[in-house]
Amino acid sequence: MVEAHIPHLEIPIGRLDIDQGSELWKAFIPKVREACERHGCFFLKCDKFMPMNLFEEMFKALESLFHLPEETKRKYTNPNLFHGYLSTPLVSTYESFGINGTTHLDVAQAFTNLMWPDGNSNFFEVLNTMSSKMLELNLIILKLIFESFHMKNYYRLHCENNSGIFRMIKYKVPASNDSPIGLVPHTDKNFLTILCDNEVHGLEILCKDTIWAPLMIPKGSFIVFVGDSLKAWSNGRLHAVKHRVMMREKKVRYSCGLFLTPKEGVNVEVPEKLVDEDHPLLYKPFNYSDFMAFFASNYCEEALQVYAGA
Ligand SMILES: O=C(O)CCC(=O)C(=O)O
Ligand SMILES: [Fe+2]
Repeated sequence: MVEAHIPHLEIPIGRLDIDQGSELWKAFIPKVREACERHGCFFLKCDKFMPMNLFEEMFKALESLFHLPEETKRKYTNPNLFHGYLSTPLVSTYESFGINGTTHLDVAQAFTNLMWPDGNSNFFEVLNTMSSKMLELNLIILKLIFESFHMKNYYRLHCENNSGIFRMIKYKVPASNDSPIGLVPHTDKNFLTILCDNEVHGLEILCKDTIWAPLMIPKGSFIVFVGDSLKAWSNGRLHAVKHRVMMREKKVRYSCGLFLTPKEGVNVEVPEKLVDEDHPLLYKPFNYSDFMAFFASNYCEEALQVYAGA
């Protein structure tokens, strides 16, 4: 198997909130744009903003979370689609928590107290810190993408006060006679995903429509994926790459991702500027929650095209 060659990008400065108009940031924008057009994903490194021990603490925290008894984990319910505690008999290796709002202290605290009624301040702290930093990174990359189209105003429309979903995932080692599938092939449906793992590899992307290539996320880095909603917004200019998880290593895999979704009540719609003779309109405007509801009841790999294709 050949490993996928996708760009390794590095956040140019340690503090994300300062001088975003600087030459360093300006030089970074076309790299992000090119990676999103050509590959639909890239590795992102940001050592100064994401200390290595935070990753280590996070994966320790995930181990203790998934170690809790099944009935405790089931206490976390959430009415939103694909949120809450999910463990499906269809893919027996997979379980996950999808939580919105962990960047707010009260939400992170409530979740921690539900799992550990006697408290677990370590878990609470790492959950809140990691998800907040990943949200900040996700937002800055999305902002740069809108800027690369000279459409900064879409950032305000889609991203302000948007905290996305934090997903924590465990993949068990499959029994030797079981399929190695951990997560079925899919494109992410949201705008932009940023994800890291505990260095137990398994993530693969589909290259040239035919070849599945492993992606080894470097230690202390993230993978960033363009989702279907951003592909649709860009009128197909950005690529949403298909990916899956195959559990070929005989080790438990943990990953966590911050999935930035379109804001409730704001439709995903191609800006007029992105439609012309060479780029006819490819997608009709859609509401993200309706798209998710469609996807939940009509699972297919080409859901965006089927649901919103013009
Ligand atoms: O766990 C991973 O590495 C991938 C997860 C993923 O693709 C997803 O949750 O959409
Ligand atoms: Fe995904």
